[in-house]
Amino acid sequence: MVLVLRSVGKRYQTAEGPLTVLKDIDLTLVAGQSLALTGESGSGKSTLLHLAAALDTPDEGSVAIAGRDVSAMSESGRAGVRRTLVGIVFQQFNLIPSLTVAANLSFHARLAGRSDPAWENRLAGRLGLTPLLGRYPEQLSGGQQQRVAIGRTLAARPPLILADEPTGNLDEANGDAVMALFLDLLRESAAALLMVTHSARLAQRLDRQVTLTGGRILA
Ligand SMILES: Nc1ncnc2c1ncn2[C@@H]1O[C@H](COP(=O)(O)OP(=O)(O)OP(=O)(O)O)[C@@H](O)[C@H]1O
Repeated sequence: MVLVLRSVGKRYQTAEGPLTVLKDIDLTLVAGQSLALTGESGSGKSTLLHLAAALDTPDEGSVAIAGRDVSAMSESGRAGVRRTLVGIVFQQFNLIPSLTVAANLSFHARLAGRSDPAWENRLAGRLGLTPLLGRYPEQLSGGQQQRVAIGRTLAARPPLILADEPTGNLDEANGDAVMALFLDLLRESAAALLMVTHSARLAQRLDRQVTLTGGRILA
């Protein structure tokens, strides 16, 4: 199992009192599987993604990533898990402006201790980035930056990839093309994917779909 959430509950303290966002969530993801997470605005999708990324810990239940119970870990333990086991693709690309495309592509793989120049070259080729390797992020279009962000995550070969509307700020044709490439390369890397999306159309392209409503999962 790449990701196991067991009876997970999460609440926030707000000015109006405690707000329960997730209740008794059970969710598992195996290697190579992709899962779309949908739900209305405010239903808790980002909260769940943050728990699955070991960026936050649950108030109840447990979260295990590649067999490691991250809900019981210290912040530095969770940082280690994020560095080696989790890849995150956000709608904002979060590329490093002072590094070239080539250096951005290999950055996370180096941090994870899994630098693999042959795989990075293959990813660059498949993502159409080979002619752009010497450029800086500001010299790229939005779609090109998104492809670098996806390549950088795949390059590190994390067992778990989390994505939040990864093609949300591309037009539909570009978004579809980037998503098709992403899913194709994901299959090659055998990573599991949990993707938040508002698009039912994109969600249908993944292996499984679940919806968050009232703090619970509707399969
Ligand atoms: N740090 C926080 N403190 C207090 N309340 C929070 C915090 N983060 C999120 N919330 C609340 O928790 C609920 C779930 O938020 P979350 O961001 O997980 O929803 P979402 O489904 O990702 O929404 P969207 O689709 O709009 O991004 C919302 O009501 C939000 O206001």
